[in-house]
Amino acid sequence: MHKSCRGCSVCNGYGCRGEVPGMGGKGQALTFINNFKSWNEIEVDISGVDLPLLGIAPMTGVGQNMGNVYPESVFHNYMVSGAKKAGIMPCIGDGTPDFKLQSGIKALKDNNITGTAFIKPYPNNIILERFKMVEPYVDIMGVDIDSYRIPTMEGLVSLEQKSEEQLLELKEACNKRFIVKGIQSQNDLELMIKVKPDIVVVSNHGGRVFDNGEGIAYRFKELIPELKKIANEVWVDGGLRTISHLKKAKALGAYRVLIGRPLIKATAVFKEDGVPYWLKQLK
Ligand SMILES: Cc1cc2nc3c(=O)[nH]c(=O)nc-3n(C[C@H](O)[C@H](O)[C@H](O)COP(=O)(O)O)c2cc1C
Repeated sequence: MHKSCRGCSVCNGYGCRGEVPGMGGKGQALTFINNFKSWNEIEVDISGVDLPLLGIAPMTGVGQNMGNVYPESVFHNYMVSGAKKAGIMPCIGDGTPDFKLQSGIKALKDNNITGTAFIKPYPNNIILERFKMVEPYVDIMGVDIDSYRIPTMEGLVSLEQKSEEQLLELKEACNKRFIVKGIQSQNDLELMIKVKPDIVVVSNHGGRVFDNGEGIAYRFKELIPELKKIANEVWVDGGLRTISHLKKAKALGAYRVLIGRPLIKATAVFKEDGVPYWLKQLK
């Protein structure tokens, strides 16, 4: 992965600055960098706090983003089997062409494990078709609402900023627990108060959608009191790398933390043992 992931000893956003497509954050990657910094800086009492539940963040586009380290389907299979071995939640993402989503579905099926699926914010009729595709293989499904302006999909498909009505239509059609990822602002909070998903993920897409955003730990601390009133579970991702980061997230109220890029790196090197390896070295 030398052309995409530089294998930095700490995955903090500097090594792959601006590389989207790639493994980095958009522009100067300040959102990615601020995410990592915010978990270091934020002051939270973690004495006596356990680790939160963990999951693999949804990540697709091996060819586009990860230097073709493995074919998409092989990569997803390693990630999902790694999650199964490590006992953490596998999440699958979405993208274009369709084989990105299909590879994630196949990995869940082949490993005989259920997970969570995040569909991109396409027009609702496409999302509803995709819900049908993933439904047999997941316990939780929904959408991310922040990738409508992600550079990797610009000009390829039409993605849109979701309205209250559109999200309510998706929630109504969802036969599993309904999840919404990409909550980061007061506007998003107001939208969630109206939609009331079962689960929300506070996330800025790992800094891949816009530059110079505030670190996610600060957004999380501000939003979680209200989010907890409307959702059964609040998850978070972005820049969480150490035991102390994970405990801070839990102490602030996270039910589950999703880990992104470090698990790609570990999987690229150790295949299906990558996710368990990363967790072992973390502890
Ligand atoms: C290469 C790559 C591909 C991604 N693909 C998706 C995706 O398909 N769907 C999605 O909701 N998020 C996607 N994300 C965002 C992650 O789910 C997650 O929000 C972010 O990477 C977490 O930050 P971290 O990598 O700093 O841990 C992707 C991130 C990366 C790095």
